Order: sequence, then structure tokens, then C-alpha cells
Amino acid sequence: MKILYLECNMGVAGDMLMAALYELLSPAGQSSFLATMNQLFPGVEVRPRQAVTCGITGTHMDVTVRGEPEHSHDVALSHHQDAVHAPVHEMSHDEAHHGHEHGHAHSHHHTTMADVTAIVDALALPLEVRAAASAVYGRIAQAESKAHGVPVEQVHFHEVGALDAVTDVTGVCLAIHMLRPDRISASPIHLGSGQVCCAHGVMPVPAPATARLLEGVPCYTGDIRGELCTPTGAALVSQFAGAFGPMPVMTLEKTGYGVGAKEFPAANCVRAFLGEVGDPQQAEIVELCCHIDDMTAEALAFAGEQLLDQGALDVSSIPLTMKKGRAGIAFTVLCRPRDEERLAQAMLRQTSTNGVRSRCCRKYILSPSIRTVDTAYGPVRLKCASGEGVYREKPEYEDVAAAARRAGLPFQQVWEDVLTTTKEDRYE
Ligand SMILES: O=C([S-])c1cc(C(=O)S)c[n+]([C@@H]2O[C@H](COP(=O)(O)O)[C@@H](O)[C@H]2O)c1
Ligand code: NI
Repeated sequence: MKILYLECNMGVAGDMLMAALYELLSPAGQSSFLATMNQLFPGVEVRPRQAVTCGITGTHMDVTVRGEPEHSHDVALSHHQDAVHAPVHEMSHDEAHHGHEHGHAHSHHHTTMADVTAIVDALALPLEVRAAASAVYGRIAQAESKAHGVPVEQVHFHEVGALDAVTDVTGVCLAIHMLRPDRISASPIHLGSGQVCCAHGVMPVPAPATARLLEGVPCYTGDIRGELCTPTGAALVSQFAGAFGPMPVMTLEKTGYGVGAKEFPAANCVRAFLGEVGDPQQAEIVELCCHIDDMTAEALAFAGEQLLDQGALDVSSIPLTMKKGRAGIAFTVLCRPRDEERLAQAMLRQTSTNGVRSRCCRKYILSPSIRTVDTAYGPVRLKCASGEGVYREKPEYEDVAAAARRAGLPFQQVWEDVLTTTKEDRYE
């Protein structure tokens, strides 16, 4: 099972998350991602660039709208900047825009949920990506509605409605769509502390919309002053993460670093981990083997029975010729990894061998299931297997054998009758 884990120890913002996920894509995936993102909005460019934070190299996503860097119009609004420390922060977002607003892609201080939905619906993106992006904005709208005490339809997005923010949201949704994880989880979210300046004025960190979006999500403030988690980041993480906590035990395949704009005493990045989890008992199988040339067929058959009784998954024998030209048997036991030691000891006890070889094998398997069909002989179970585009099923041997005994018929006749019923049952 493919797992995506998001580490938000320095909060999360849309562009940082997009950059971290971008790093997880294959080179071909990265090219396709950029090609898709760069044809979404005329004038909006998404460009990854190598960035370093506390000596760690990762990716920073430069999102420019008609050549202007993301939020450059108001440094206070750039991610992870403590707004109240710079003079430009005194200027509201709308004011910062006046004078270069008309005909500008940033018409965001008028953006409503309906506007965003219309924009997202028209994008040349898979339906799943557009639906996810709209859902993320639905969350932001709910949070804004609660924060400002207005109905959702009357919410006017300010910064979060800007084209660069919409680009961050769609970029994250697209990257997740391309990565196709089976499960997503995240760490508790570091929010930062202090105050931030935005279109509404100077607000506490976490910003009200962020706090609303993270209701039900484990999060914390700390010593670091600044807005570490933005509303967009909060909406994305709460939309996609199904669980919050420590990284699950998984075999890591790839790690992505999405680097933020500002340097902090701690590395300012979102880390994304892609890995595999699975029940190792399901994914691996152990082969225990020995060569035997001094046991009778009866004794060896007895040993096989004992091993099956003790949990072996299968026991097999292959004839071979051993040293001194002796006819012998390669005796193999298949077992779960957890049973290896116990069954190896049982083999040493039950057979004449002085040694057992052990080999752990990876398994590629179809998912098994059982269904029951009603037949002229009574209910018969079918063993089904599916996955990798394959589906197959066959009658359970024991059920057919029991039915054949009850009916006093040959096994093959009952087997074929059951198969005919099975086919009728499937196409009904
Ligand atoms: O745009 C709006 S309406 C907005 C609302 C709020 C509230 O908490 S209410 C906060 N902000 C601030 O805007 C910037 C941009 O955030 P992104 O999510 O687009 O990165 C951030 O400082 C928010 O706190 C905007
Ligand atoms: Ni707001």
C-alpha cells in the first residue's frame, strides 16, 4: 500500500506543499506536471527552483502572475514572514494592489466561492483534480464564513482567492492525483506565533481562517514568530490527510522537501515522504528446504503432514540425484516469516536432515476472496482472486469433493456442473 506522509514541523503553505510533492514525482512526471500547470492560466507561471534552508536542499516553487512573484505585492503576506515587522506590512492587501489592479490577473479581493468554482471548473485538468480543488475552496469558504460571521455565499476571498493561491491549490491536487497514494497522513501542524498582516488588518497567528480549518486537527504554537501555517496550507492538509500523528512504519521510497521563502532557526520546509506499508507477513514468504536421501516415503509423508499441522503453508517434494549418485528428495516447506524458526526446528526434528536452508522471498499476489453459489448439490464456495486486471474463480475442492461423495457421482462431473451454475450466476 502506497503511503504519503506530510511532515508539517514548520507549518504548511500551499506553495511549500506543492514543491514537496513535486519532488516526489518522477522526472517524466515533473515535466508533465509543469506542462499542465503552465497552461492553466494565461500569464501564470509555475517554476521550480532549487532552494536551501538550514543547509538542506529542496525545491521552492516560484509562482508568478504576469511576471510578479507570489504575494510580492505585500511582503507581509508571503509565507512565513512575520508581517508586523516591515513597514510595507502596514499597508492592507487591497491598498497594496490599487494602482495596478485593472486588467491584472489578481482581481482577488472580489473573488467569491462561485467565482473560484467557475475558474476551477473551466481548467484543463482531470475531473478528480478539479473536484478536489473545489472541495479545498469549499473548506476555506466555510472557515471564512465562520471567521467573519457571514454566509458562505457572501464570503469574499482576499489573498486566498488570488490566482497564485488557486495555482497552489490546483498544483497540490494535481500532484496528489499523479502520485496516487492509497493513504495520506500528516504530523501535527506547527502554527507559528505572533501576528500577521493581511487584507483584514493585523491578525493573530494562527489566522482565524486557519484556526477554523484546523478544528479537529492536532496542532501547536511554539517559539517561532511568524505565520507557519496559512489558510491554504491548512485547507489542503485537512482535505487530504486522513490521520494525524507520527510517521507510520513504512519502507521509504522517496522524500520531497518543499522550501519556504524565509529562513528560520529551523529548516523552513514541508517534507513529504512516499513509502510502502504492508503486512510483511502478506508480502513475504519463507522457503525452508533440505535434501534427503535416507528417509522412507512413509516417514517423509508423515513429516509433511506434521509440518502442515504445525502451520506450514505448503509442503512439496521434488526427486533429485544427490552425492554418490543417490536418489533423493528436495523437501520444501513454505511458511509465513513469523513461523520460520519454529518450522525450521520442526523440520530438523521430523526429518533426518542435519540442516535446513532458509530463503525469504517477496510475493506478488492477487487478492483472495470467497463467494458461495447455490447449486443442484447445495451451496458451494468459490475461491476468487483479483488484481492487476485479473479476475478468476474456481470451485473449492473440498466442497466439490463432499458434494460428489453425497451424490455418489464422479468428482469431474460435479465440478463441471458447479462451473456451469457459476457462469449462469455471474451473468444473471
Ligand atoms: O484571503 C482571505 S479572506 C484571508 C483570510 C484570512 C483569515 O484568517 S480570515 C487570512 N488571510 C491571510 O492571507 C494570507 C495568505 O494566505 P494563503 O493561504 O493564501 O497562503 C495569510 O497571511 C493569511 O493569514 C487571508
Ligand atoms: Ni478572511
